[in-house]
Amino acid sequence: MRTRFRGQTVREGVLLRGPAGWGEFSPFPEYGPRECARWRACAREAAFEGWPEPVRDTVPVNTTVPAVGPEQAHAMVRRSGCGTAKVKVAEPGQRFADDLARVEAVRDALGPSGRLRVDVNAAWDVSQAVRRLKELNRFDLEYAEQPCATLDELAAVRRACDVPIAADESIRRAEDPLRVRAAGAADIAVVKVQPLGGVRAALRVVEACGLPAVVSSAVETSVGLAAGLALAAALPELPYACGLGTMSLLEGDVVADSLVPEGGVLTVRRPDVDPGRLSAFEIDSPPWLRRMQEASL
Ligand SMILES: O=C(O)CCC(=O)c1ccccc1C(=O)O
Ligand SMILES: [Mg+2]
Repeated sequence: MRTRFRGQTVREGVLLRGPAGWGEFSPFPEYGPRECARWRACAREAAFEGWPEPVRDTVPVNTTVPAVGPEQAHAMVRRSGCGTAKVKVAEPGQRFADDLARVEAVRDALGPSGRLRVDVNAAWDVSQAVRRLKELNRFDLEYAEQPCATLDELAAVRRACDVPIAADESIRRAEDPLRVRAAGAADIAVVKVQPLGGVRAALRVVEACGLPAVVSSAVETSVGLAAGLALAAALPELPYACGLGTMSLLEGDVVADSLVPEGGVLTVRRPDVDPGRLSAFEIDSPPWLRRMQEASL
């Protein structure tokens, strides 16, 4: 990876080839076999079944700004060409002043018509969230992703401030969206294909949820991103830019024509793996093959 993200500097995984194409299995290191089963189901769907028909041929995306300094944040947004940016805030070891400076720089880079969302990754309690979102909202927030950890906390923040709330970490299993909705915890559902078990499973989750969906990546290669793009392309409605502009966070890719947005949009397609690039990123495979075999519910 180009910069630390989610406390990580290296992204690893397995690519799977089947009759329908390539699939990616790249659960984060801390995930156990039960959680990994859904990530594997996503890779298997890609390799053996393929995906539902798209209803659109382009998908608007946001650029993702990690917890970097304001100058770098500004440059990343300008370079991306995207009119929507998602800014990571509440990074461990940083102060709220760092968040304010980063968000201010991103608003400056986007201009007044750009859309700016923040991702708190569940780091704040209710009173911190209410105070800080009000303060950050002077930069005109589109929404705040997972300001607190629990559904009750999200619901309390949602009642107490004007910034729309998106649930991300609260949506990891098929039954979660119904709880999010019942608790009145969010205005928007962030959905990721690997943790939800594939494109079809994620489509069912969005339908059950009844909230507008933002499809995001788990910082995958273009093989994994293509599955997220297939979900975004198949959703009946897509009112927000998706978090699929994450190739810029990675050092390299396994395809020749990477899923990198142009003018803030991705063209719906499925790039083919390039053998040379694949071998350049080869890692020790036995532990990963074992991890994939052990993934089960
Ligand atoms: O949504 C985006 O812009 C990019 C994806 C992203 O932020 C992410 C990627 C991997 C793991 C967690 C997250 C997250 O949304 O918290
Ligand atoms: Mg998030």
